[in-house]
Amino acid sequence: MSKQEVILCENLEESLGHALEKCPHDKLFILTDEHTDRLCLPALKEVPQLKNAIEIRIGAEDIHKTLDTLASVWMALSEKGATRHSLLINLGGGMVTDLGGFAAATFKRGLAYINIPTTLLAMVDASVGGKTGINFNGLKNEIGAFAPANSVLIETEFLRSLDAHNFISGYAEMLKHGLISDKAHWVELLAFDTENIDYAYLKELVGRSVQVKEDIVEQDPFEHGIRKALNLGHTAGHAFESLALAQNRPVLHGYAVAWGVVCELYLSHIKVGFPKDKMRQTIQFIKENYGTFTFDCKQYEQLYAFMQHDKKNTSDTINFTLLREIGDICINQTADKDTIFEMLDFYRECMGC
Ligand SMILES: NC(=O)c1ccc[n+]([C@@H]2O[C@H](COP(=O)([O-])OP(=O)(O)OC[C@H]3O[C@@H](n4cnc5c(N)ncnc54)[C@H](O)[C@@H]3O)[C@@H](O)[C@H]2O)c1
Ligand SMILES: O=C(O)C(=O)C[C@@H](O)[C@H](O)[C@H](O)COP(=O)(O)O
Ligand SMILES: [Zn+2]
Repeated sequence: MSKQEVILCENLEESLGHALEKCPHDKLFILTDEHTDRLCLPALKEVPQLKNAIEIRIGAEDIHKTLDTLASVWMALSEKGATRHSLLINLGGGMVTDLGGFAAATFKRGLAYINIPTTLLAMVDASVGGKTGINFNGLKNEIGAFAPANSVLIETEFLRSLDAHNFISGYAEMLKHGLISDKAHWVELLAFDTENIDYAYLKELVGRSVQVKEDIVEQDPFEHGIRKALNLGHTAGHAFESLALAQNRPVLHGYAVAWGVVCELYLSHIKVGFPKDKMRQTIQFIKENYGTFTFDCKQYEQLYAFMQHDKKNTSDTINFTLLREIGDICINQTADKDTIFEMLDFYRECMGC
């Protein structure tokens, strides 16, 4: 997989102008959702190359990360005469960059695309690294492809219109990057004032966070080994997300990841000795900022069944990424059903549900 260009922009319109020059194309398409169309697209109005761009707008949020939406994007590309030499710009959060990236990867076997992430989660995580896809059969990202964007242009000014829930959702992936990288980054993330945001400092943190992801993706773009570090919290987290969806009470991805981190730090503690004090400090931050996802022991079998679909698994064994210490990553860790149920007991006890 080719290394993608990731730019923390000082001037988005200028950076986009340069990125477009580096990507010769016939037609230009721009994918937005119903919110980024209104809140973010106007920021690009001065870019001359965008004057004739064809907009494709889809519904917002994960309930639209579906085959139907994907088909509607393929249809728009087809009807508006996209060729393999056309270029797609994805302007939005992770839902738009995941689905738009997959549409680009599959339409006529693949056209080039540029990501302009507009949520915190998409800036530090979803827009980078080439994982694209849609949800399917109640399972997260069940269908997809590894297909990196040509360029990723990060403009943190977009974050000023993001609501508090989506802000803190994205922050969970930053916390994950802190846990898998180094103690200093983890400490500064726990200390950040998430209620009175200092946007200049946030931009620095975004830069550090996305660098953690880039470094790992560069070593292992197709997740054969160390990239599994980026999946910390996701074996349990995706199961929570799928359960919530099945029960018609969807939760934001980052919240599910945060709750998944609670579970997987517990497993890290009992299986590979992650220090109790750091586990407690991280869980306290999560309790304060994410509240609790409630379930009871009657849902354990269903959660376990969702974990059996995790993409890191081989045959019938459920695969976790655990930590021996902050930044000391143990991939390919397994746990039997009894231990996974014990992990869920721990979650319910310490989160008070
Ligand atoms: N590919 C990857 O590596 C990767 C990594 C992490 C998460 N993901 C995926 O990303 C998705 C979640 O992404 P997300 O959290 O960005 O959610 P999202 O894309 O659904 O966006 C959340 C909401 O914020 C709105 N929004 C976007 N930008 C805005 C702005 N600047 N101001 C105000 N509102 C804005 C959107 O319209 C939407 O309503 C999930 O599907 C998750 O599975 C993918
Ligand atoms: O980039 C990665 O690799 C990740 O695992 C990042 C995750 O935050 C992200 O949610 C990803 O989409 C999960 O991938 P999946 O393979 O578990 O579906
Ligand atoms: Zn994630």
